[in-house]
Amino acid sequence: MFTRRITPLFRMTRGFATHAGHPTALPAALHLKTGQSFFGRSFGAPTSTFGETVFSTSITSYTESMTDPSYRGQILVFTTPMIGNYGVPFNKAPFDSQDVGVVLESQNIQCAGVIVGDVAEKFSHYTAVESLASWCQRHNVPGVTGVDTRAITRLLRDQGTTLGRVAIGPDASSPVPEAHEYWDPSKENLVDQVSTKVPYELNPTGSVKIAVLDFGAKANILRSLVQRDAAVTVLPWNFDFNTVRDQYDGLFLTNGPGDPSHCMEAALNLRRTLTEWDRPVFGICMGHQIIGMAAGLDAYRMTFGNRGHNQPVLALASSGSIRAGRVYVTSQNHQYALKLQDPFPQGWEPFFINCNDSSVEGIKSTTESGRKVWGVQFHPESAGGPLDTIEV
Ligand SMILES: NC(=O)CC[C@H](N)C(=O)O
Repeated sequence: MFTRRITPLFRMTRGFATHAGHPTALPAALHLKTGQSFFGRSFGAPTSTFGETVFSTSITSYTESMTDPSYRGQILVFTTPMIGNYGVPFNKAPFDSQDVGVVLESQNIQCAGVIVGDVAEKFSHYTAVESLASWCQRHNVPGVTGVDTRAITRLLRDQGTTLGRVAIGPDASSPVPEAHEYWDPSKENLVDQVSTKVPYELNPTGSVKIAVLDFGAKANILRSLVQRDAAVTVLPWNFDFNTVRDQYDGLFLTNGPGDPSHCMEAALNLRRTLTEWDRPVFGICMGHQIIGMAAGLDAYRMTFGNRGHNQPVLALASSGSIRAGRVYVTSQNHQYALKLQDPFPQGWEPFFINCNDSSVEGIKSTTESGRKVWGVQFHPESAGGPLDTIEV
């Protein structure tokens, strides 16, 4: 009787992580360029790596965060203590004219490494096919577990996003790297590494033609456009849209990794578009920063950025279903932001402001300018995160 009752429960648990809880788990460390080290155990790939150490307050959706191209080059510290308990789904959808072919945000894990308090050795979810550890191992991404992520987060919050080293196995007890050895992803044009190299189309028979400049698009952004019956043409980030703009009803600029100043070329192309073309333009995150730069605003590097699914933003203006004075809870992942300047460039106004740190969360063209241009720093398409700003 006893055995019968526990067997089905046991079967619900579809696998075991191979590393973290295993007595032979390798030692692992997170070293920060500022001199602090945290020692724990390894899971995932037994490979050491460098990156920019950031923290996310997301409680769920580690799979979406880790495959979001905007996390490229980053060592992602999850503040939620237990990560991995619902495993990882099979990340393939039929690649057809309607979809980009993945269930998560891209085909690969994009972050350089993950740091968790307690990696779940058992996972259970009806879509799960493997553990977080085996997924990381297949993608050659190291993880560290058994470290005090609260202490790391407090440090990063005080001193800001910090370059880091994930050291696995013998590397964990080797001398810490010299300051000059830390790799700084913000010096590289990461967008160029993740953007499509060749244009492609989704849903070509859709009712409205949207060109998308791909700075490292999350799959759900493209999917959200297709779901609204847009015919989507995805273009490389530095493609000059001005050469084809007459064929389109609107332009969309996606999210993307790294410092937006590497994409000045796109901002200059867009400046021309905004002067000479009067159709709608919309940008999310990196796309919003590019719109702001094209409008004449400066982007700056924040201390620790905003990463998580609980970022409250206050709407300063009403437009569409957005109401001035309302607070929306949003999903975010960014290190840079547009400067709030007074006066704002002519023809533009701030649209949203972050309730925690007062950073600019959205801009829009003023209605007098006659065209509709919106940029939002947060992710209205969610995946993962709250649905407050999804308009169906
Ligand atoms: N998610 C994004 O598009 C991030 C934009 C930019 N890379 C930043 O960190 O601010």
